[in-house]
Amino acid sequence: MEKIVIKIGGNATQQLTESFFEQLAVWQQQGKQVIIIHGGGPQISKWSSDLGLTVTKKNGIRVTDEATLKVTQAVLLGVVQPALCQMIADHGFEVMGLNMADNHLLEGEYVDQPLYGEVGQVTKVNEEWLAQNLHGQIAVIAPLVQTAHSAVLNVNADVAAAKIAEELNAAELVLLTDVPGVIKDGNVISELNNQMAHSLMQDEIIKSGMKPKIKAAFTALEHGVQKVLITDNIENHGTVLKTA
Ligand SMILES: Nc1ncnc2c1ncn2[C@@H]1O[C@H](COP(=O)(O)OP(=O)(O)O)[C@@H](O)[C@H]1O
Ligand SMILES: CC(=O)N[C@@H](CCC(=O)OP(=O)(O)O)C(=O)O
Repeated sequence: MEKIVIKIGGNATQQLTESFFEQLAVWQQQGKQVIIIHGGGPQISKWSSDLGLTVTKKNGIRVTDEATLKVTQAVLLGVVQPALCQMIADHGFEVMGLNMADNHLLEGEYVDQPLYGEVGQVTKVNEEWLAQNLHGQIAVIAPLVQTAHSAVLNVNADVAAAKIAEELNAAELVLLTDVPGVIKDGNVISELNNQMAHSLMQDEIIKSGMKPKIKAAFTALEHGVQKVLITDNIENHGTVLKTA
């Protein structure tokens, strides 16, 4: 079954258009399995500062101490995911909200504990369990992993989605964000290759949260995902990433 992996950023979860749900229906009619990875960065930041925690990001990655990890887990699985599942269900789809611990769905390991704290990356996806249990339902997955020692780690949602797309051999990875694509001089770049991306990063035209997004997207492309699209609206062309 062909798989489409969609990453919906924390801002984008609050701005989904009817055309998004129409596209979901088209993919389902075509017999494609849709797997959604949701973000929640703005929501985690808001809850953290409301609770008196300092919000720190390095290279677009949240520095996650033990207290921030608890807030992250609570916000992703208790606030963002149920709201997104409800929206999808309200549009008539069958949906399954999932977390890392469901049958070892997402296993992972630390990225750089001294630098980022409780931040991880996905090392393994329980593809077999997904294949046997989704039965055409739309999967909605939070960007958290469980380590071999049962620790929960926070994962940048773009990085998680790209790795999941790679592990599941997805035909397409769509990164839905709050900008219409990669922007240079006020215009969306319609096609971007790795070399161009690197020079735009060096020139600080691609920065903040766009950096880990682009890096993860190219890694997915290089590992067999056929198409990666960055956009704010599934109807728009956005930026398509190319291998060469
Ligand atoms: N060249 C660029 N083009 C577009 N957005 C960029 C660029 N460089 C940095 N950004 C920033 O990247 C943000 C999108 O990444 P991020 O905040 O991580 O969003 P999301 O939560 O959807 O993953 C944009 O809102 C913008 O502020
Ligand atoms: C390690 C890390 O940075 N994790 C992210 C996970 C959520 C996320 O990536 O959400 P957006 O896609 O909305 O930015 C965070 O804590 O913000």
